[in-house]
Order: sequence, then structure tokens, then C-alpha cells
Amino acid sequence: MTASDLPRNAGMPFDPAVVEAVRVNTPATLRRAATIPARRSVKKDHQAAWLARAVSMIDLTTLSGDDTPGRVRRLCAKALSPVRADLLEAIGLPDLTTGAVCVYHDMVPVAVEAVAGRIPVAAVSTGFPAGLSPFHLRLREIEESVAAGATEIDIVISRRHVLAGDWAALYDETAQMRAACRDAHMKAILATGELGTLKNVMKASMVTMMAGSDFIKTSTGKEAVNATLPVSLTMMRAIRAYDAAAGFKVGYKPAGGVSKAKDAITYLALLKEELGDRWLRPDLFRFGASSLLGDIERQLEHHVTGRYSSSHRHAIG
Ligand SMILES: O=C[C@H](O)COP(=O)(O)O
Repeated sequence: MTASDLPRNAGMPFDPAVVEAVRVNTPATLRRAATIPARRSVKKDHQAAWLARAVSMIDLTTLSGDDTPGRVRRLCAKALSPVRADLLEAIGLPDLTTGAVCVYHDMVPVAVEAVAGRIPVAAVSTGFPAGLSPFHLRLREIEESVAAGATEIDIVISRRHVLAGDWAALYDETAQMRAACRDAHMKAILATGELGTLKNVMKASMVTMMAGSDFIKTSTGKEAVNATLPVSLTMMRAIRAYDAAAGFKVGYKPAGGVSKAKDAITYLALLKEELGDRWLRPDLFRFGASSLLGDIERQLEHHVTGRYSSSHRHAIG
């Protein structure tokens, strides 16, 4: 299934009442989030299957100033063959790829050629990570990446509109970005670590979904605080509220600092509890991660062989 086959979020007219109605019980959210990692919601013998599913939902990412075509080609090769064939065979999987690759605009042509249509190419955009370049150039960057073959665009929102409570401005900018994406799927990066409160996270989630975002994504990976469980719980609840109001299922993408296999399982267990099995698929969930795949592959090797490829690795807690 390619991006263009997937349903798109048509959005809904901006409704300030929806934003004003937002309520977040922060202490309760923090308490609930604190209990999640301790729960053994995934049985040990199911872990391999969950880890393989996590791999299929990774946007394998490189977003560094020293990125080169060679590095991006190696990233794409890994995305197309993320787990050793002997390990896949041992866990009974015929084939596996990551959900997508995610790169800066200038690396899109290299990635498009390297993946040869087998998985989507996502481009970060709109002046990533700060999102403070001239607005017309932010829209132009989207258009250029789509023209270069990116079928998924990860935009960054203007945090100042959230911090000022200017929800109409946030809606308007996001809607214009969505229009610039044309057929490409749009993920709205909220940079939640810079939004101050969980209430602002919930409001920004609702506004960007009303403006037509197909996914909402926690972070650029460049903030001081990126994906967390309390923020994830809040954004998943926003997605559920939007589905109830608009009848559309928006995807969720935690990004930044998700680097351990046990964390991936925790996120998936939370997703299953909060949104249900339908979200446990690449069209509605992605990890934005650059190093998570390495730890998952090491855990899969231990599951199959009883050994770790490097001595410093520890079993999933
Ligand atoms: O989605 C993109 C993030 O920048 C990935 O962050 P990470 O390098 O901490 O995995």
C-alpha cells in the first residue's frame, strides 16, 4: 500500500470551542505514565514478534549536518534489510523492512533512488528543526521535497503560536503546509519539549489535526526533551478525541531518544491500550529513530541465539 492509497485527513474548520474545551489532568497523566514501563504487558515469548512489528514501524532516520549521499545509501540499504536473514528465518518472518526512511530535503533524491519505491521516503521540512525561516520558503521547501519524490513530509510547527495561545494562526499555517504537501502525507512535529504544558500539547494536537495533519509527531529529536510517555499518552488521547469528533484516525509518531528495544515495547503496549490494535500498523504508527533498530536487532539475536553481538548489551528488563 503506497501513501497515495491511504486515506487522507481532510481536517475540519477551525473551531476555537474545541480548543477551549481541552482539559488535561496532569498529575493523573504523570501517574499513569509512570506505571506503564513496570507492567509486563508483553510476555517474553511474544517479545520477538513485537520487536519485529516495531521494526516495520520505524522511520529510519539520519538528520545530521554531516549527512552524505553515502551515509543515506547505507541507511536505505539497512531500511530495506533491517534484520539478518538467519534471525528472520528463526522467528518465522519471510521478509521485513522499516516503515520508511527520513532525511533532510537535499538527501531526498539519493534516498528515492536507493529505496526504489519499496518503502516511503519522508523529508523533514519547513525549516526543520526550528521552523523559523520565512514562511513562503517553508512552503516552498515542502513543494521541492514532494517534487523530488518524498511521499511523506514531516513539518515543524511555529511553537510561538502555541506559547501565545494563537490557535487560529497555528491552524492557518498548518493548513497551508498541508495544501503544499498535495498528495504527500503530512506529519506535524509539535516539538512538545518546547510547549511548556501537557495542556498546550493537547491543544496543539487538536489544532494540527483539525488543519489536516495525517500524523502528529512529538519532536524533532533536537529539543532538550523529546518523546516521553506522558506526552505520548496526551497525544494519543487527542487522537482518540479527534477520531470521535471527525471520524478520522490520525497516526502517531514518537521521535527523539527512543533508542532501546524495551522502550519500543513500552510505547507499543501504551498504543494498544490507548488506541487499540488498529494503530499497531505502519500506516498509523511510526517511531522516529536513528539508533533503535540497532538495539532491536541485538535483542532479536539474543532471542534466537542466546548471545549478544556485543558484551555491553543487557536483556530487556
Ligand atoms: O525523527 C527523528 C528524530 O530526530 C530521531 O531522533 P533520535 O536520533 O534520537 O532517534
